[in-house]
Amino acid sequence: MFSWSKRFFSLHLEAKMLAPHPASGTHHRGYSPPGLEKVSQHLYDTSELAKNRAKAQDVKESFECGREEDEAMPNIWLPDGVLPGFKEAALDFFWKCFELEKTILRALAVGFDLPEDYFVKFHTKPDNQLRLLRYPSVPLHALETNEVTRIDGHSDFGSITILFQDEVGGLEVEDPHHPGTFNPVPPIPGSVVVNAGDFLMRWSNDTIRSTIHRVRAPRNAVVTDGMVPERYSIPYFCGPDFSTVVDPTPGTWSADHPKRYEPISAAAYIMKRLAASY
Ligand SMILES: O=C(O)CCC(=O)C(=O)O
Ligand SMILES: [Fe+2]
Repeated sequence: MFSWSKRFFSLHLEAKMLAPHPASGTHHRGYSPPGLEKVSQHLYDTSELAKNRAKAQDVKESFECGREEDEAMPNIWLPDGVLPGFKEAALDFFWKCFELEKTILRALAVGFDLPEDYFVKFHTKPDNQLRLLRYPSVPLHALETNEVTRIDGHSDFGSITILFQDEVGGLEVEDPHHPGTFNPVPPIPGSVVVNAGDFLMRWSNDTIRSTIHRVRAPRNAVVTDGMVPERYSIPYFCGPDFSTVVDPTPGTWSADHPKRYEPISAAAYIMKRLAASY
């Protein structure tokens, strides 16, 4: 998939723009050129969002797709003949990742002493999103001073995210016990990173927190002429079926340790956060 991703992003901008991400973040499909998406952490007010965007642009480009038969969020592909084989490879990878997701969700349920299919039964469609990401090469200085950002601190808003990263590094995760302290998540060949998302945090009543993460300059950056190399990553966002209502699971709350979250509609929460990103 990384080699398809490189081939996709090597196309001319005009070719990539033949599969443009719509103006609204709530139809999260297709190609986003650098600067279009800006993640935020629970900012929803229009003027706050504008201020956040004005601080620094995220210098990344991305391509998003989901399952082919999703009517609420249809895929946006390149026209036939531009990069033949790309669509098939992306869909094939999408379904492979879904198998891995189910294995992880079963393991989580076992860990919570719940029936093995407890989480899997809310992840059937699946309402997931495969994202290809490229962070172009940028001056180390600009990244260190936050003049440009690769991706700002945020939590993912699904259940879990399965994340594949190349060897460049730069991913960091906030220590939940020391807010503001970020630790590197160095690439380990042959491994995947699994991020807990906001729904897993709610389901588990904070037993598993959704991690705030970001991408900065790699700590051991191989810098050539002051430039940090480009970076590729592939997050696969696993979300509950949009019709799900997420409520803390039995066993994670009691009379002395009450539920910290009200039940919430998966679709409503996801749409609210997507809308704030574009
Ligand atoms: O590129 C990465 O490693 C992280 C990407 C990410 O956090 C996201 O797209 O939500
Ligand atoms: Fe993320």
